[in-house]
Amino acid sequence: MQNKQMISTQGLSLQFGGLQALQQISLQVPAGEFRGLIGPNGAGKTTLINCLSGAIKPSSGSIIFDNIDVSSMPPHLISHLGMSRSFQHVQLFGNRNVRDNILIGMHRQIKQSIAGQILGLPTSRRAEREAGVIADELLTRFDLHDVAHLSARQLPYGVLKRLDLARALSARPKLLLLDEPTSGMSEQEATDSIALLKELARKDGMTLIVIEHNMRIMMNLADRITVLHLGRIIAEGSPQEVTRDPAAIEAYLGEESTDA
Ligand SMILES: Nc1ncnc2c1ncn2[C@@H]1O[C@H](COP(=O)(O)OP(=O)(O)OP(=O)(O)O)[C@@H](O)[C@H]1O
Repeated sequence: MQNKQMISTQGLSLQFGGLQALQQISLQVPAGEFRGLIGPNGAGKTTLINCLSGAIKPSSGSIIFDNIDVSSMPPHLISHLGMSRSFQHVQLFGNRNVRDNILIGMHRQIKQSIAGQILGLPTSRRAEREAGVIADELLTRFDLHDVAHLSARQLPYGVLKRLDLARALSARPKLLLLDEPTSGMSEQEATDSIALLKELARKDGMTLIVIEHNMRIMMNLADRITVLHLGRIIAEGSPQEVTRDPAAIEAYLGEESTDA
């Protein structure tokens, strides 16, 4: 049986002045899938993620997330429904330490526990303890234990990106949107981080949409890949299908494969 769709768009379009940034995007991502989003610079990848997360409203078209029409919902409500995202340029609390940054990422659980504490509920203390355990687990898995006490602004960029991934996962969203999560990492660090991301997401049944320029990582780890060019979907399929697709090769993979 086919998985249910975690997110789907119908005829999503967006103009920036005279520029057609997204044109009639119809995307379906089933629950639990790791979907790669690739395409040349300016293809519309970040704009698409901005639309899905509610940061930018489309000019037309609809977005259904987990069976709910979120097309005109503000980002914080979409986030409450279980969609989380990272940004191309890391957005963390620079003056808070690494562990706190992960705990802040779990605000939904923690908020519940603070409300519970005021009411003296034992379940809230348990929720807080559990949040601490999850944070420590993520620190270990992302090799951040040694820097857990440092403030985020003291970290080199590659380590910050790892923290950003750990933070994004800690919220345990149903759908996680990641915009170039491995930029600034070494090849090995990037491969390990995305493999770990996939493992942890799979354990939680999380759906991933990941913009990633590193084609080796995409080929090895994505279940399916969507190729954007000039605001349109020009190819879609398994990594093997996409690498054989003439439109994808012409727009993007031709130039990438010469780098490999
Ligand atoms: N806020 C904005 N105002 C006007 N034009 C924009 C805005 N944001 C993006 N664009 C334009 O929309 C198009 C798509 O940009 P977008 O950032 O989504 O591409 P991308 O595929 O993510 O590219 P990259 O790989 O370089 O990040 C580009 O031509 C870009 O210049």
